[in-house]
Amino acid sequence: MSEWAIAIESVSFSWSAQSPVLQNCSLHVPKGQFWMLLGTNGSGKSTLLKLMTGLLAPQSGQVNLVQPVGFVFQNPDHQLVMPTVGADVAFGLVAENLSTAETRQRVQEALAAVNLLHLQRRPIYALSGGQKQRVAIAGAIARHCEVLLLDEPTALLDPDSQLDLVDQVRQLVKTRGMTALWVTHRLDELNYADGAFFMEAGRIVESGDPQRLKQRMMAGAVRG
Ligand SMILES: Nc1ncnc2c1ncn2[C@@H]1O[C@H](COP(=O)(O)OP(=O)(O)OP(=O)(O)O)[C@@H](O)[C@H]1O
Repeated sequence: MSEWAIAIESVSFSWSAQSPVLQNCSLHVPKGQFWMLLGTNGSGKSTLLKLMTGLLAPQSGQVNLVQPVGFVFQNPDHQLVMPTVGADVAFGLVAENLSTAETRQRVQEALAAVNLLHLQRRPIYALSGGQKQRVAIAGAIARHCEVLLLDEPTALLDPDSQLDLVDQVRQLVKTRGMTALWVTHRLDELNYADGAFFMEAGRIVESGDPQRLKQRMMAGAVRG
């Protein structure tokens, strides 16, 4: 069995024939780790995540992820579809044909993992942005996702909720053995990562120690 939860090998993808977005892009995330993906605007980060979810297929190369995979969007209002917290987490389990008792148990366990069990009956509209992101993460936990992909999940959050969320995901990775890949532009989030990638023009140009990347970005050696 591979040591990687996410293995992207020489992937190329173009939205149109004139402009390749990903060019021989490779990236590997070890199992049970929390890695971040940074890069210049338009370098292809969101496109790469869409390939990982299977929403897009690469024109060449290989995309391999340990399944099941959960996805958290930048804007939770594009993701949460049911009226209440508990109903939304349960909705993600419909395809699994579980008994009512099993569904209830999975929902409660997932909400407890993100410290939201007390809000199970609350309407989604009455949640803060950070709470909504936790509901989206609970949906992935309820489905027993091994891999969590998060595309700028803190972009709409205030600084306190931002750091609460990144800390929560780090704890989930460390306590549950999940693997997470988190796209961000925010350098302070790198303090929570096990490793980081930097993307430029459709390729990973740096990878490894997040503190080293942070220092290089702060010094202007690479620009995000
Ligand atoms: N649906 C689409 N149709 C056509 N082109 C697209 C589409 N989505 C993205 N692109 C183009 O692909 C390139 C990479 O975009 P992508 O959103 O993957 O970059 P990104 O690194 O996530 O950017 P940002 O940091 O600004 O969010 C850009 O040139 C963008 O205009």
